[in-house]
Amino acid sequence: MTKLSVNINKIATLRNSRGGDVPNVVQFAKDVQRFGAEGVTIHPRPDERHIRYQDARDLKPGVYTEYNIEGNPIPSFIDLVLEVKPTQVTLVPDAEDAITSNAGWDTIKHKDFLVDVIAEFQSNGIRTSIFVDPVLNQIEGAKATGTDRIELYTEGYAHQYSFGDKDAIKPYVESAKLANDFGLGVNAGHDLSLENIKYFKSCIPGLLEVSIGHALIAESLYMGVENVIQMYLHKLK
Ligand SMILES: CC(=O)[C@@H](O)[C@H](O)COP(=O)(O)O
Ligand SMILES: NCC(=O)COP(=O)(O)O
Repeated sequence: MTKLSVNINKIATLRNSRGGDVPNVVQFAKDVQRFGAEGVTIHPRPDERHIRYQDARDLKPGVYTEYNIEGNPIPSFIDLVLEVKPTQVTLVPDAEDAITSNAGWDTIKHKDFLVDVIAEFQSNGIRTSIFVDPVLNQIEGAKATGTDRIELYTEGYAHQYSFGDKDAIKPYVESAKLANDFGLGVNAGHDLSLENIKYFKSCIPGLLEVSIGHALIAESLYMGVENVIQMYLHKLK
């Protein structure tokens, strides 16, 4: 069983573009769970350009499924996660100026740092996951950090799949198998979509969770727009 965790960053982006509270991210999180989502993911960035640290706090009472907070474990992020106590924290090595996440951890180079941060979260009852590229020595490195899970960075797969390259799945399958052998849980995310998710799921052994935001929100716009236009036309009659 693979859980779907909906990343609601884009809802905050839309809200922030007008400065008010529409759409309301807490209500949106409640609604996606009502519609069947098995988790809610947020990825607050230091510039708070989309989801804000205060949103992370406000969301806590309304997320009754899995609450996953992703981000670079800078001191303010660590403090936030320890305060909110989500189900899971996913550590992502974001550069401050990155438009979006664009690489996994070098789990070998940053082993000592990751060991310490992961131990701190785990001792506070928070499950840990670390964002990694599908590279076998990085999975070995992840095992050595003591993390509970890894999140496979799927941008490369999604990009190649869009050109019909199904072989792009191969490093992900090998990485997931190794993680399974090590007893590491396997999550995945980034640019997963209605187009590429079924094949990914069918190939990856032991896929526990996918977090999906950008494509899911874009697809929802397309699938909802026909209905909403009809509703406006009806009211304007
Ligand atoms: C780690 C990951 O792939 C996602 O959390 C993604 O980075 C979402 O962040 P943005 O919404 O800022 O693109
Ligand atoms: N961890 C990946 C995530 O939360 C969503 O990534 P994306 O679907 O917005 O690319």
